Amino acid sequence: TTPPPAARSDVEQLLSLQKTRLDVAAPVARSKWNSHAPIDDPAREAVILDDVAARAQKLGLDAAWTRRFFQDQFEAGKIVQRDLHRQWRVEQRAPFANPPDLALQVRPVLDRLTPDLLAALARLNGHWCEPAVQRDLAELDAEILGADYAPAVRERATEALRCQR
Ligand SMILES: O=C(O)C(=O)C[C@]1(C(=O)O)C=C[C@@H](O)C=C1
Repeated sequence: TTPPPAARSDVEQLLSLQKTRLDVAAPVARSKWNSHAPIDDPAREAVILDDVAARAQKLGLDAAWTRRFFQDQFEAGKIVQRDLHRQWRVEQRAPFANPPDLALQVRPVLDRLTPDLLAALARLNGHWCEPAVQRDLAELDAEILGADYAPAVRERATEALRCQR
């Protein structure tokens, strides 16, 4: 039996969660501007990727594909962080007065988004090649991510969502 087609609201939820995750890149960038910590933290990425791979399997998602999706979210967020740091260097910006604490305030927000993102991916699993899904993806990407993010960021964030067949 053929599964019912995916709903537009599933695509909308996924992209909204991706946007919420991208929105966290700015507070991360402020924290790192003050602390001078590098934007790239491969150890932190590895911890998240191992966690999502384990959770993915329980949700019936392909673990390698899910890792790729999350790596893309890191890369998209790092484009946002680097653009901000570049701008602040040009402006010779002083440290921020009240930077968020990366470990105590910012990373917990990202960690809370992870299970929601995985659930949204699971709802769309096997539906990526439906024409309606690809159409909704293109429309909602422009509407939801396009409002705040440059094409390079959006393309990176949605790379794994294209029909692979
Ligand atoms: O937690 C950080 O330090 C971040 O910069 C956020 C984030 C992420 O998107 O989860 C992005 C880049 C780092 O390499 C690690 C993780």
